[in-house]
Amino acid sequence: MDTVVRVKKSLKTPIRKLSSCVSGLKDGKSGSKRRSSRSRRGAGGRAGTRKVPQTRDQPVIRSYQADLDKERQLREATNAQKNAERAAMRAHFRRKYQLSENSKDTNHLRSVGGKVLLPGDLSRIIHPDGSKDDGFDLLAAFRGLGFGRGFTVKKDKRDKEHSRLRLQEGTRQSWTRQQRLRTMRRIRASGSVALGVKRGFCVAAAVEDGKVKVGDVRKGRVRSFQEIPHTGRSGWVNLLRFWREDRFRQLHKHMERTFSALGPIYRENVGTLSSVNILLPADVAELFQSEGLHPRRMTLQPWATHREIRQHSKGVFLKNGEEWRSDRLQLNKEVMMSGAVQRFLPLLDEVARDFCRMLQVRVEKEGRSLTMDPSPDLFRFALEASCHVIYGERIGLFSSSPSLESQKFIWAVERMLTTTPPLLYLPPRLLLCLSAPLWTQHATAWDHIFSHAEARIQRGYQRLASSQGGGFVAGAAGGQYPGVLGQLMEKGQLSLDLIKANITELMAGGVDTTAVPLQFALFELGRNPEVQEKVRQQVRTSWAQAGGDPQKALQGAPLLKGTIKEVLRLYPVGITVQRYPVKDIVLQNYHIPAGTMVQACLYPMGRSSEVFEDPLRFDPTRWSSGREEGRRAEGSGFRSLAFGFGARQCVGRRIAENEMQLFLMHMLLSFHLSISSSEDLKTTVTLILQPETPPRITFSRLSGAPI
Ligand code: HEM
Repeated sequence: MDTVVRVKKSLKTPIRKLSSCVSGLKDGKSGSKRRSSRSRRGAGGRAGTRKVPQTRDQPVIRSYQADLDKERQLREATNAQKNAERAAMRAHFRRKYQLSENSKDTNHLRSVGGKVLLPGDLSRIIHPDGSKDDGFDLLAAFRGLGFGRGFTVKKDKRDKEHSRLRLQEGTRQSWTRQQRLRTMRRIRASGSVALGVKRGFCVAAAVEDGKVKVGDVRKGRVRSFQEIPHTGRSGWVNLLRFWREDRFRQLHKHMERTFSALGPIYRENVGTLSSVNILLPADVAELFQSEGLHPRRMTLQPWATHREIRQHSKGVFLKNGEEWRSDRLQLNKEVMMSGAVQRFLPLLDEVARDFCRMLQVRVEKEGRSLTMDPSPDLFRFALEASCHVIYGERIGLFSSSPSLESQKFIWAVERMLTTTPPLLYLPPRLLLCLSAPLWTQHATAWDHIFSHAEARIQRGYQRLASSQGGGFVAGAAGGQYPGVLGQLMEKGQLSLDLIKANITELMAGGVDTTAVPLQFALFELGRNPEVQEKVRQQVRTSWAQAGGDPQKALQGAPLLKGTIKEVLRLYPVGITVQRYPVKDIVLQNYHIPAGTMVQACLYPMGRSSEVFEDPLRFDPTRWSSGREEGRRAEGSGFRSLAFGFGARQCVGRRIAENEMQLFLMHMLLSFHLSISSSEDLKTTVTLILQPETPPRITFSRLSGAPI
């Protein structure tokens, strides 16, 4: 509404000036009189046309008409642009907060735990019309909140709790509907709002100028940051403990223990790093909703220092702000958009099939089955798949003599990952001065990764240049998909330096991250034969119906996706996702100042019985769309976060998901999987979560396998 009024106002002045010029009238008053008499007779009324000749100046009339036309065009263009911007914003926020198309649909608020309250300005952008804004159901937002100890409140229970909504204030004072609305209006008028729910009482905190007013809205006290339970004030003492007790490798278990001792939020200082750790989805939702336009994660300082001292450019992993965004938008087009997925999916399918063929030959040599540790083969599979998608070339890792160069690359990535966590907590430049062996190993591993990527990029560049007679033309390279590298080079939106930086990061981030979850997947399917059979049945039906189209086959077998989600729930590759909220927020009734590093701890979350029913059961069907479990909890949209969240989520997500699903699809069509002991796997953290000892799997050939 505002916008329309503004546009009208801005248009008024020039029109008035023009009309007074045309009619020869000098003051605005007479001009407006004339306008109103004209409008009474209609815009094209005779009086209007009779008056025009009074000017005796046809060129002026023409110029007036031309100006009017220009004004109209400008107005239309401005409106069209504003509408497009609003539509884009609406789409963005609908996606981000998982809102439905219909603004009156209150279920969408419940489905995200009722925690969506749009800041005033944002709300105006999304619903510029005031009436629409009011339509954003605040009561529904309240209704969605869970009260009492647990946060998994069922609908009927929730409604009862809603009617008992109270604030803590000496003697508890119940809120009437009117009071709730009044308070919410006041809070909204003061800017945006953050709501926290803590054991039996609800606390509302006003945010003014991006700062939480610690104290009260109706005297619900928000506790200070300092009051958050913590594991010891001195980062250096903690660091010593971490070293002495080898906690870096068992960080996930340490977090699990600390949450059960201190509750769902705690602070930790280790060396130079401080964080607030959380595990409940509703808190995670709050955190991600405050991540801003340029979300930031914890910087992996050893990686950044390596780039700086070697004078390499940084890619999206290490960049922040507008620089990050501009690279990221280019990469998204090549690896995240559905068009890109369609281009690279057949390549991943080809690699997955070849892997199964290779394994079939090996199994046949042994008879009907083969028991082995598949991890070296899985690393080769992941590298082969990454190279095929990123460089558009196969590197022959399934041959009987795979290249030493590739094997070295795999070792280098492994070494780089293992040496990262201990370096995270110390200033790397200090280590550099001391020439600490750990730092030297780390830097050498990165050097190797860079030189491997550099060699492949050079090769890719030459191949593309020669196939196009020296210049790059979009869609060229003999009509074949030239890989992500080729696409980026053809488009020319990123400098070669930035292409190198980002391609190197994609390569470094794309091997262990998929190879390791595949180990866990084979293990869990092996120790849960009924689950394995259920997924296989769905895969078989879908494969038969898909007529060889891998994308269709995946779409028809959602349990494959469920399997991956379930694997990453129990064994998240990265055990935390971090953000620095851009405004003050309230979590578990504690004030978290803007800029604090907050970590969503995925490992403890995935195994928490407060978040998942029977959490240790491996059950891919728990993610099925019809299942109640997935929808009932507050913040339930924030329980599957292995790839992170929002604009900064894993850029390799689509590659990884499809690569792993296709791999499992072909494995299940070809082999029966089993393991000799169903004991839990011991795990360790080397930046990513891994099995302490890789599991041994028995692959038994299935008759009638399609490959
Ligand atoms: C199962 C496999 C994978 C998992 C679980 C995973 C997980 C993650 C997570 C949690 C993040 C941080 C996201 C956030 O802060 O919200 C991330 C970022 C990233 N991942 Fe992955 N990843 C996987 C595979 C891959 C693959 C295959 C590639 C490359 C082809 C890749 C490249 C990257 C890059 C470059 C980033 C930084 C993105 C940015 O900051 O804009 N990842 N990944």
